[in-house]
Amino acid sequence: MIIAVDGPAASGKGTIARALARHYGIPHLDTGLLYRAVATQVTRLDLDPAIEADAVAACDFDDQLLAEPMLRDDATGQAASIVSAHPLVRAALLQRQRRFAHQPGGAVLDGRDIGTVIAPDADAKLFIRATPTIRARRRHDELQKRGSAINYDQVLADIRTRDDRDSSRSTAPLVAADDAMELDTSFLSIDAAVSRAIALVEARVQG
Ligand SMILES: Nc1ncnc2c1ncn2[C@@H]1O[C@H](COP(=O)(O)OP(=O)(O)O)[C@@H](O)[C@H]1O
Ligand SMILES: Nc1ccn([C@@H]2O[C@H](COP(=O)(O)OP(=O)(O)O)[C@@H](O)[C@H]2O)c(=O)n1
Repeated sequence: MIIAVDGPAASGKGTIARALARHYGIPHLDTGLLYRAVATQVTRLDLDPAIEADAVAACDFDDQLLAEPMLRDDATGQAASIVSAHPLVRAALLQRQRRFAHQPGGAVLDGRDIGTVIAPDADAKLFIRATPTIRARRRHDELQKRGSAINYDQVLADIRTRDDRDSSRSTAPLVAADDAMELDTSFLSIDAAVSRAIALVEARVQG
């Protein structure tokens, strides 16, 4: 079974995707980490994320990079959103994600274009939403726990900038697939959001 989980920054898609993977006993891929790795490599090589050729040169990264805490920084998320708008960067990362999705037994992937581009054939597609201020509050709490001094207003501004950039790019924009099931987590606890997600997937695969 392939499950696609898409949505904007800090909507809770990673939390839900991990829980679905545990529930169904299948592997999970956080595809945002791939773009965050490219962004980190661009910075380390002193390249410009806005220049497509620079970003493409950073796509060939060592997988160890995926485990580095710096990938979770707010600034890395911003740079990831810049590199991810380049069509050649998306093309460079496409096969890896498709292979993961179509492995025997299935998989859960979360990102922005899983239901539309990576696995349009997914058995169940979820599009996770939450209001920008609630998402900023969650992400700010998360960054604070990791020792970041960034303030709430900056996190909210960065989330809005990223939402706009991710939604307006011409290649694989952030948009719900026509057959995606929408789940707004704004006023749901993590447990309630996960239960709802499992119920939606069950209804889709059994119905
Ligand atoms: N329903 C929820 N209620 C409260 N906090 C949540 C909820 N879902 C996720 N979170 C928290 O919000 C933060 C962002 O969630 P995450 O799943 O990483 O979002 P995304 O993958 O969409 O960026 C995490 O700290 C997570 O624990
Ligand atoms: N499938 C994906 C996943 C992420 N991305 C990009 O990578 C950035 C970081 O993604 P992420 O999922 O790690 O970010 P959060 O939602 O966790 O904040 C996003 O803002 C997108 O620009 C993408 O374009 N396509």
